Amino acid sequence: MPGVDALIARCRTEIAPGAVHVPDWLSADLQRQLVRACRAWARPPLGMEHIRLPGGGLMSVRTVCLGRRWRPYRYTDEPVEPLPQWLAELGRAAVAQTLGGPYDPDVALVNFYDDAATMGMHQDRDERAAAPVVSLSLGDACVFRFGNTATRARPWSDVRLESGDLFVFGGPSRLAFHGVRRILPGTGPHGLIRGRLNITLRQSGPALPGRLPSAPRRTLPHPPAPA
Ligand SMILES: O=C(O)CCC(=O)C(=O)O
Ligand SMILES: [Fe+2]
Repeated sequence: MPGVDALIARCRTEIAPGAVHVPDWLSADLQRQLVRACRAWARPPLGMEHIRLPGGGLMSVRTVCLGRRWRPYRYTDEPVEPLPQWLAELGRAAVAQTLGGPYDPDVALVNFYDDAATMGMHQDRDERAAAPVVSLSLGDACVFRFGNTATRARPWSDVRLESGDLFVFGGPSRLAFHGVRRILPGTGPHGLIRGRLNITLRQSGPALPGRLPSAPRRTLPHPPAPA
């Protein structure tokens, strides 16, 4: 029997100006392919790791960077796996279908949350471009807190992000504080993954030379089939 939550329609919502939640944006098939891709990115030698914060503590999520390596609080030039074109295309489709406009992401941060992992309220402010952040959620649901640009404190909205959901924040919400309050264990699609994966796409710098954003497309790009 579905829980009561399953009976409440989940609608596309503008959480704040420039911040859009689109439930069930990714098909079940695409979610499976994304999880498979995340598993491949998580493999050594680069793999997923708990990133150390300047204060000495470790983040509770495990992270792998694609495109450029992120460390608090900057992008470094150390080598990482490339950001695949199909994932950048997916990001372009996400922006085209929400806030509109061109998008040329060059970074993805893939975060894995176990049942106990959280992410404190923070701003994504290490990018030098004003382009939106595109967030894709897979696996267990979470309580995502989306606040304001001025402080970590209220007002905020708590949004339940489920597997397949898209959340885009840009424009006046680009520097809003946000975080993950908690994971809701066992709420993901059966057999997809234990825990939660979140992929955020970002544009780390000004528009990249020689890379023109392509036109929006009607079908979502898929990762290539595994060999
Ligand atoms: O896991 C999420 O939904 C948000 C992750 C996030 O805020 C980040 O990676 O900067
Ligand atoms: Fe963030």
